[in-house]
Amino acid sequence: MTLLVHDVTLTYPDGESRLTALDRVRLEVPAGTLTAVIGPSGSGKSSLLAVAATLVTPDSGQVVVAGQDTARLSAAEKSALRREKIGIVFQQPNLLASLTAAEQLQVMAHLSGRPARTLRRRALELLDAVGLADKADKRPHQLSGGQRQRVNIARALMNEPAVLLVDEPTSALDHERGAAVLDLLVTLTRERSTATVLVTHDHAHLERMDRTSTMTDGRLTRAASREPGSETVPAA
Ligand SMILES: Nc1ncnc2c1ncn2[C@@H]1O[C@H](COP(=O)(O)OP(=O)(O)OP(=O)(O)O)[C@@H](O)[C@H]1O
Repeated sequence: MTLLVHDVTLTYPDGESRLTALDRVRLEVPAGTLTAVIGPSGSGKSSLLAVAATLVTPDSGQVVVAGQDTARLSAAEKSALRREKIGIVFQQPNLLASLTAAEQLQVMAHLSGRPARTLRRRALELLDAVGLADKADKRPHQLSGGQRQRVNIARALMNEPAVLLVDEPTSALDHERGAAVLDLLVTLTRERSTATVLVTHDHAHLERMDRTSTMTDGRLTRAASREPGSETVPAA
């Protein structure tokens, strides 16, 4: 199992007491599959992504990324794990205004010490994979919202992550562009064998997912699943 969240509980300070954001949550995401997490605002979806990304340490439970139990890692080891194994796509692309699309990707991989000469080639290959081969030398203001989100996704894949965590990637896009970004995430998940978790409010996307889980008041329940590649969703 590429991503395993096992019995995770996370609380935040809340005045005199504590607020339970995640309540014994369990999530298993195999390589090459995509799991959607849906649920109302404040139910704990972002908290789950933060825990899976090792950005937040849970009160109890286990998070295993690509076979590594993250509880055993030092802060430096966790940050290395994030760089090498985890790709994160936030709602807003947060691209650097002065850099071209290719440079956004190259900077990311340069930080993890990859050889510079291969970076440009890899950046161009990934921009091609997200349909932006002809935009490699454009800066963010020269790109549409959908194109910026594609650069964002390509950047998250630069270090060949085993786990891809995606938070509402289509919320700033119209329906058609949102559907195209979703198609892209499904294709990349299959081709690059990532264990992908997608937080979404958009129920129109759910039929494209391998599994859908619903978060309600910090509790995660699995709604439906299907085998990768099949078109129908059997009863859960
Ligand atoms: N840093 C924090 N400190 C205290 N409480 C927090 C913190 N972050 C989140 N919470 C609380 O934890 C609960 C879960 O929040 P979370 O952001 O995970 O929900 P969400 O499902 O992602 O919401 P949304 O869909 O609105 O983004 C909420 O009640 C929220 O107010």
